[in-house]
Amino acid sequence: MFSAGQLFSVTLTKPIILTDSPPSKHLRHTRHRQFTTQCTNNLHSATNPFDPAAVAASVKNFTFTGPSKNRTDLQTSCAIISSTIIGKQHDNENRKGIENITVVNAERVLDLELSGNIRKPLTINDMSTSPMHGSEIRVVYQGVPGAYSETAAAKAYPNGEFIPCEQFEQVFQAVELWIADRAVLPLENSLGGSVHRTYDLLLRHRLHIVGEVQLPVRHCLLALPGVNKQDLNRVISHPQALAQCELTLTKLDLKITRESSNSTAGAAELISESNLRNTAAIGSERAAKIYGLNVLVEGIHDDCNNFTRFLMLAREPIIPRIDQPFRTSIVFAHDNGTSVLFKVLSVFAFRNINLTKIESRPHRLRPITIVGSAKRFEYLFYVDFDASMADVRAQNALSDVQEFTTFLRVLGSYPVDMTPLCSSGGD
Ligand SMILES: O=C(O)C(=O)Cc1ccccc1
Repeated sequence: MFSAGQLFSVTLTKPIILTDSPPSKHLRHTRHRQFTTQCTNNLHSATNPFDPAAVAASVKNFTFTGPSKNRTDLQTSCAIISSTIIGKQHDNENRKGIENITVVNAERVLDLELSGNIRKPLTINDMSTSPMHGSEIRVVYQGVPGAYSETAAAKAYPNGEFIPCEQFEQVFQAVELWIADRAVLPLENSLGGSVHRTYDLLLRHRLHIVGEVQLPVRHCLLALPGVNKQDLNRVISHPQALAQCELTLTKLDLKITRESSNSTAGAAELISESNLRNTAAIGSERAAKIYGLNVLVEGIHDDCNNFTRFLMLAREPIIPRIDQPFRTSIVFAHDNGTSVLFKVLSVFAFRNINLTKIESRPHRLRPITIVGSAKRFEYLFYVDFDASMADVRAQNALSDVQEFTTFLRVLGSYPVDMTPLCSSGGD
């Protein structure tokens, strides 16, 4: 059985100090490329990310001593996270280190959030899925401007301020450290399947799912102006994008190798920055505009039903409702082989609760059980079902699930994205 002490959590190698001042000259010059890129990219958040002209202008005009000191803080914070945080198993010894974090900012009470299970009471803001205080909500996503995750973030929070982060882990940390208010991460794609990294990090961190967004994804083959298909010997993109275009790439009969990058837009940015004339990226039309690339081939995903489901995460759960369709996500583990899995799933079937997704991931704390001379692989099961936690059927179902399982956690109960899936896009 898991306990809070066994869950992975955050450990900082040295204290993060957030102040209202821009980063020091030293910081400016010593951070690696990612730092510079992120700061530059973060400036996009000051503009409408869907206005390519404004975005292009803001990249050119970027300076550290810009008008918004607080925004500069957000920009640096994401980069600071990347260089100071290590994910480490959370136990009583290292909890001491966590409590040493110093935060010079009255609004950000970091050590409370980090030092264990101290829950803050729900506030009126948590009762709604809309942004807090009517003010700009800071939304962190994985990738760089032009990534599909940014489009998903804008769909979920149209008035948000968007903060790009290079790594998945940093996205979680940014919300945990109050640098951002919400995280948006891809969970699954209708062609490429599950994003395992998101599943694994959902369990290692303590954020709550507060919403979902389903986004149509329209991939294009992007290259520098003047480059033809025959000039290419390499295509780079996010592994999900490569998987979603595999058949079409083969049909195009190009002599190209496939290479992974952190995000689709990151691939476009790399081609542009490094002037790679033999390389194409798979990404959106919007990414092409931002990074000055041409669309060589439009719509290269293998099936037009190419949708990605993104999750929105927050430090606090929202209050579940029953006056609109809600979905609930849980994760559980059990001890006794596959017959228990059948029993667990049947508690939903008996109550006519529709299961929409089942995913299994390795049980990292106990990957194998020895049964006689055989080894049995152990799993964590992630299940999504169509009912709100405010629905008594769901409450009873989970109380039954608890009987059969050694570990059960509700990851969130949140409104289903009911927007019609008809538009083409992702850009
Ligand atoms: O790399 C991106 O643009 C992402 O946001 C991840 C992704 C990749 C492919 C499809 C959907 C999301």
